Amino acid sequence: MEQPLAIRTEHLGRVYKIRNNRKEAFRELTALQDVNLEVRRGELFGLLGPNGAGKTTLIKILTTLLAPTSGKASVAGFDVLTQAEEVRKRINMVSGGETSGYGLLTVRENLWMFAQFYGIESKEAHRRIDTLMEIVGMKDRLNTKSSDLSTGLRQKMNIVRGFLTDPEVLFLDEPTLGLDVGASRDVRAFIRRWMDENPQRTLLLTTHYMVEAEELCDRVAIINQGRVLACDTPDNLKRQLQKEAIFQVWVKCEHLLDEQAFTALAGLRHFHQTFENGSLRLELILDEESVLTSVLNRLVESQARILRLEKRQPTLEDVFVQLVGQRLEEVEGEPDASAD
Ligand SMILES: Nc1ncnc2c1ncn2[C@@H]1O[C@H](COP(=O)(O)OP(=O)(O)OP(=O)(O)O)[C@@H](O)[C@H]1O
Repeated sequence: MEQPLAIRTEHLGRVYKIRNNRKEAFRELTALQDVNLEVRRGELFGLLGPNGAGKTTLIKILTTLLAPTSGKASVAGFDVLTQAEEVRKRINMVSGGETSGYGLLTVRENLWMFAQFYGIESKEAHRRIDTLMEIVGMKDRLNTKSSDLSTGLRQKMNIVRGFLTDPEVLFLDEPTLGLDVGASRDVRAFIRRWMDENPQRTLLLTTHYMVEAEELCDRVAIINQGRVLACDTPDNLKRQLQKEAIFQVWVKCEHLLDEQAFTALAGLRHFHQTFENGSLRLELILDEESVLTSVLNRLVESQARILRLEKRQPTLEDVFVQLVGQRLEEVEGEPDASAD
């Protein structure tokens, strides 16, 4: 018999009601809209989007912490609303930056306590704790009070807590948030290893780091303002941009260029400029390579001296720009739409 999908959402939506200051009136904020996703067993699936895109809201619905306001969702074949108990037995969740655990307890005591919540037999719990802590390189910290751990190590302990119960579906919300490069790399390697060990395991992670999505995920859904804009493997997403030509140009120029003079050029899809080590770096997405001539002419007219020109392969960031019209960090720079 065919196994049910690990995760399925149908026209899923969530609207938050926000009370206006000192007034009885509410206003509505749509955090998720018509989300249709299917995640197969064995997939490492990524939700990629800027702050406020709706990623946490979706994870909260799938982990039964929040009810949807429209549509349906199921996890491991069970409805998140009507069969929440069945869902909970089969999942676990870790959020980046969470302060879970009791500071006064040691790492081992904390992890053992969580294992008990899931009914894991004590000896087996200790065995799993030893194995997982060895893998993340923290075996020497088992008897350290968790309040004495650095942020990075506490995060690793939290991640181990998620894997400890060997869930059918594991949800990781921004697992490498705030971690340094080395710790992030360790966490990513650990995630991949856990997935490779058992083809039945499913993992959904949210991230706003392009590299993370690109390096780890079998498939990625790009989400912005509560909507899924695209969903495919990183390679297929990037293949959508095969026709376009992507260039980086470094120019000598003391000031930012007049953006409109460039965006008015026919065939220039995206123009972004940043100062970098004393020169101006331009990122260009062109409909086709021939458009480059008019961009270079415009640079000469603007009296910008061209220092270097580089053509590069499309990245997920380029796919995001193509779909949203802005880079991820530009979208994140905008004020939060929900702020009163
Ligand atoms: N409890 C809440 N009440 C009102 N609005 C909320 C609530 N939780 C989230 N929102 C709003 O819903 C939208 C989606 O938020 P959500 O946290 O799901 O996004 P996200 O993609 O996870 O972003 P982040 O990475 O910043 O957590 C945002 O505009 C946010 O301000």
